[in-house]
Parts: sequence; C-alpha cells; structure tokens
Amino acid sequence: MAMEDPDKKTEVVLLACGSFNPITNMHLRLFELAKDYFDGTGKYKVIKGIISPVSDAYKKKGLISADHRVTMAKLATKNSDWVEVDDWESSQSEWVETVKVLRYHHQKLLSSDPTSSLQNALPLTKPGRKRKQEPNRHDPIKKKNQSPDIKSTPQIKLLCGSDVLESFGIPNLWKLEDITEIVQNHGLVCISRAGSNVQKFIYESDLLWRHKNNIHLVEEWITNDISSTRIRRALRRGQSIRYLVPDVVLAYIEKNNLYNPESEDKNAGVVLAPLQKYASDSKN
Ligand SMILES: Nc1ncnc2c1ncn2[C@@H]1O[C@H](COP(=O)(O)OP(=O)(O)OP(=O)(O)O)[C@@H](O)[C@H]1O
Ligand SMILES: NC(=O)c1ccc[n+]([C@@H]2O[C@H](COP(=O)(O)O)[C@@H](O)[C@H]2O)c1
Ligand SMILES: [Zn+2]
Repeated sequence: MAMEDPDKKTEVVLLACGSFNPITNMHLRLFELAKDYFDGTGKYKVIKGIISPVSDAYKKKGLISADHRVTMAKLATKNSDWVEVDDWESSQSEWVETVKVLRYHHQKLLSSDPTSSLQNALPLTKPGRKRKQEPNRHDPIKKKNQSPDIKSTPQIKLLCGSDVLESFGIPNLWKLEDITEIVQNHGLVCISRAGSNVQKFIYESDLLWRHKNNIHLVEEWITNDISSTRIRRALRRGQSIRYLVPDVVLAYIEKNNLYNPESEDKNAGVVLAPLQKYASDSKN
C-alpha cells in the first residue's frame, strides 16, 4: 500500500449561506469549528471560507438591506486571513437557491484553478501572477484520471447549523433534487449541539443516510446560543450586544440605526421566497 502523502490532502472551501441579519460572533465561530474539524481529520485542508448573505428577495421578516448586511459581514471578517464575504448572491434581483450558490462558487474555483483541464489548455502564466478569469466558462471536463501528483480542484462544502439541516424536512422549502445535489456533489458540514437530534434526522431520511459520508457533523462543545434574532431583539429593547458581535459591527449598527421596531416589520405577512416558489408545484 502506498504511504500517505501529506501533500495530497483534499482542499476544502467552506460556504455559509444565510441572512446574517446581522452577522454575529457565532457565525464566525462556525468557520473556526469547521476548520478545526477538517484539519483534524488529516485528510482535508480548509483553504477558504466564504460568507454569502442572502438577497433581499428572500423576503424574510425583519431582513434589512443586503448592502448593510454585506458591509457588516465584511467588517466582521476584516481580521480573518481565510474567511471572506461574497456579494454575488446578495446582488441578484431574485432569490437564488442555495444549490445554485454552491454551483456558482464551484465554477469560480474551477476557472481559477491552474490544474483544471481547461486551464491547462491555456498558455501557462508565471507563478504568482494572477490569471484573468474567463467569463461565461461552461462546465469544465471532470478531471478523473489526472496524474496523482496534481492536486484536484478544491471541494466546496455547505457550512450550516443544525437548524438549516433540519429545515430540509419542512414541506415546500427545499427541492429534493437540490438536497440531493448538495449532499452528493458537494457535501455538507453541520455544526450541532451535543445531544441535538441531527443524527436522528439523518437516520430517518433515506436520502441523507445514503450520503452520510458526505455529511460532516461537527459538535460544538463550547456552546453559544447567540442568534441574529436575539441580537435584533436586544437592540429593540435598548440592551447591550457588546461581545456578541464584533465591535466594528456594533459601531456600524449604532451609526446607521439599523435595527428598530420598523425594520423588524419588514416583509411582515410576506411569504418566504422558497415557499412562494415551491408551494404552487407542491404535490406531496
Ligand atoms: N448558534 C448557532 N449554532 C450553530 N449554527 C448557527 C448558530 N447560529 C447561526 N447558525 C448558522 O449560521 C447560518 C446563518 O444563519 P442565520 O443568518 O439564519 O443566523 P441566525 O443567527 O440563525 O439568525 P436568525 O436568528 O435570524 O435565524 C446558518 O447555517 C445557521 O444554522
Ligand atoms: N431551497 C433552498 O435552496 C433554500 C430553502 C430555504 C433556505 N435556503 C437558504 O438557507 C439560508 C437560511 O437562512 P435563514 O436561516 O436566515 O433563513 C438562506 O441562505 C437561504 O437562501 C435555501
Ligand atoms: Zn437562522
């Protein structure tokens, strides 16, 4: 048997989708927890984290403008050398299914990967030089049988909390084919609480069970119940949120008076975009 080559770890990019209304310290912790987990396996190496705030078209109650949410996420990650914010999803005029956000970032990785087959067909540029990205590149050919010393393209995995995984079971919220593509083609990293029932949820779903090798459950031992909802509630009540969000985010919220009873009323009574989209073709 061949010896383990430490250089042949699978590179992983973590993508977190959500409202980030506003981003909290817990959101930042998700990335650290997931990175420790993957690095600890010895098989994977996390090379990047991406925060992708949802667009205003998601229509969630209390969702303030994407501009502000993206700005806060950028402020919060200013000091991170591996987590970044991407505003592609938030700048779309319509709500984008999460699987499409994964596809978009996967494509982006492929087209900037110097080992990808299509890239190899292009003239080589000097190492260290950034190659211009090609727009409108179509699905590059899968690189199955390339020589073993060439690293494969990084995998992109969806990073989420157990509430998102469990929301797979809510009728008309997710398409089965989307869930399948996420767990089959990309993979899922779920941060869960000790004693949470994510394992049971997976056990009870034939689809998730079939792909459980591609679903990574990361236990959060230093539990932390911060949520954006609770942050907004505290702000409405004039209570402090210091040490729950980065200081720069707090300053930005105060300066722009972002959260108040009026902002919480946004989209009140409006149906969430995925429910609107899928309720009409519901047959189950
Ligand atoms: N305490 C937590 N533990 C694990 N995952 C979390 C936690 N808080 C948020 N997440 C995850 O962060 C991602 C973004 O979630 P989201 O923007 O909804 O934040 P949130 O704090 O849950 O906000 P809200 O209270 O408005 O639902 C989701 O994958 C969610 O599961
Ligand atoms: N069918 C889907 O692709 C689908 C359904 C529901 C939520 N989502 C995403 O999950 C995230 C959930 O965020 P919230 O927990 O803030 O509602 C958002 O990024 C949203 O776009 C995706
Ligand atoms: Zn949430």
